[in-house]
Amino acid sequence: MGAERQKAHAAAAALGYVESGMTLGLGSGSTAEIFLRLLGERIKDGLDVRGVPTSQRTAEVARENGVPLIEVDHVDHLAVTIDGADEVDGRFQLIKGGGACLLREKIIAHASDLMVVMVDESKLVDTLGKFPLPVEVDPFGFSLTAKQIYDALKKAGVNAPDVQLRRKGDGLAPLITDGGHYILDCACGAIPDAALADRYLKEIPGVVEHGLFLGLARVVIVGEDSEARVMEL
Ligand SMILES: O=C(CO)[C@H](O)[C@H](O)COP(=O)(O)O
Repeated sequence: MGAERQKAHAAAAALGYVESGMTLGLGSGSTAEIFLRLLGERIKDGLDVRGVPTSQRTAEVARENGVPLIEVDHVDHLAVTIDGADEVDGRFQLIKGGGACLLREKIIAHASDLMVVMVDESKLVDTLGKFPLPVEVDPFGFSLTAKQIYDALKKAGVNAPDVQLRRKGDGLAPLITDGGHYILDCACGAIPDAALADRYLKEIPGVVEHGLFLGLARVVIVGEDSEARVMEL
C-alpha cells in the first residue's frame, strides 16, 4: 500500500514536466501506468500531447486512457521520456527491465531530450545490484551467452553473479520480450563499477541490451508517503 501511494505521488509530480505540443516517451511498469492514467485525465482537460509506448502493454494502457500514440518511426524528436525504474543510485544510474521492456525503454530514453524517472523510496540504493540485473539476449546460443555474461560480470568486479533465464508465469517456457528476445536475470548482490559492467556486457555478441541505464536520467522523482521529492542533476 505504501509503495503504491508513493508511486502515485511520483507520477503526479512527473506531470509537471509535460507541456502541450510535446511528443513523449511512455515508459513501462506499474508506476508508468499510474502516470498514464493521470496523463489521460489532463488530455481530457485539453492537454495536447502524443506518446511513443515502450511496450505493448503500455500501448494498451495508453489507449484505454485516451493518450494519443504515434508510431516510433514517424517521430524524429522526443521531448521527455517518463519512466519507472527498479533501482536508482545517488548518481542517477538505474537498473531497469524488471518488466522485460528495457530495450525499447533504452532506445526511447536515449532519443529523448530529457529522461524523468519516477520511483518509490524502496528503489533508492547506495550501490546498484540488489535487484537482479536483466540482460536481454538473442535466443540463439543463449546458454553460451549466459556463460559470457557471468565472466563479464566477474571481470567487472561482481563477486558471484548468478545468471538465470527468466521464465513465463508457468515457470517453464522462457519469457519472450516484445522484441522477440530472452531475458537473463543476473543476481549480483552489488555492482561495484556499473560503467565497467556496461562496457564488458556490450562486448558480448549475444547481448542485445542490458538494464543498466547510465547517464540517461537527469530528473528523479521519489514518491514519499505524503508528497514527492524532485531531484535534478
Ligand atoms: O524497467 C521497467 C520495466 O522494464 C520498470 O520501469 C521497472 O520494472 C519499474 O516498475 P514498477 O514501476 O512496476 O516498479
